[in-house]
Amino acid sequence: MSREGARAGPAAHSSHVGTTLPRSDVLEWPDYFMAVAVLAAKQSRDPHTQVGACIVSSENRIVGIGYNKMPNDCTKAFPWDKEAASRLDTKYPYISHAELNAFVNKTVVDVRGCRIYVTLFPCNECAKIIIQSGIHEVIYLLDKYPDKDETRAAKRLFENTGIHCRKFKPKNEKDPVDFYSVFGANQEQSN
Ligand SMILES: O=c1ccn([C@H]2C[C@H](O)[C@@H](COP(=O)(O)O)O2)c(=O)[nH]1
Repeated sequence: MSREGARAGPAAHSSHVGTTLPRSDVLEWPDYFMAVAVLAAKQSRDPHTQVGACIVSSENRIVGIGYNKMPNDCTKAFPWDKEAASRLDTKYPYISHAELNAFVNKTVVDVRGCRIYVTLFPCNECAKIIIQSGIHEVIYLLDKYPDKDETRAAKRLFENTGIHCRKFKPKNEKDPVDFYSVFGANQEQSN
């Protein structure tokens, strides 16, 4: 039974003021931050891969949120194609990545010592932004393109600069948030 609205018994009186217990099944911080990144990803208009990023301070404050999108005022003028005769006719040279947008949207001057929750392992360009901004930890949901040069270069950059990179593991065993919904079915990885 949900404890929402439950009444505190005699034992609870010793640790709670009043007779109504607070809800206890809230998200743990890491699950909350990754859920925010997943929610941000759902705003992306990229028809193939939606990415979300959430920058969090050492005091567990969210200081920047972003998702992959075309630059402002460019949504209609640029293609969403993955392939074309020329790379200039694909989305890749134009799309602004989730990590960059989270950094651009930051609410604080300095993100040194922050960590970033991302739904996709960062590419090399985003790795450079992460390193240059002083973010010290990357928590990613899915390493979708481990064999791409962009991912391999990002890993080299992170290894070289001592930036801790780890795969997100939900704290709540029951996993009340469908984190992988942003990637469609069967995308969960063990690495
Ligand atoms: O670090 C990254 C890497 C990629 N993205 C964005 C850029 C694109 O919109 C998609 C990748 O598209 P695919 O069709 O899967 O190649 O992800 C990002 O935001 N951050």
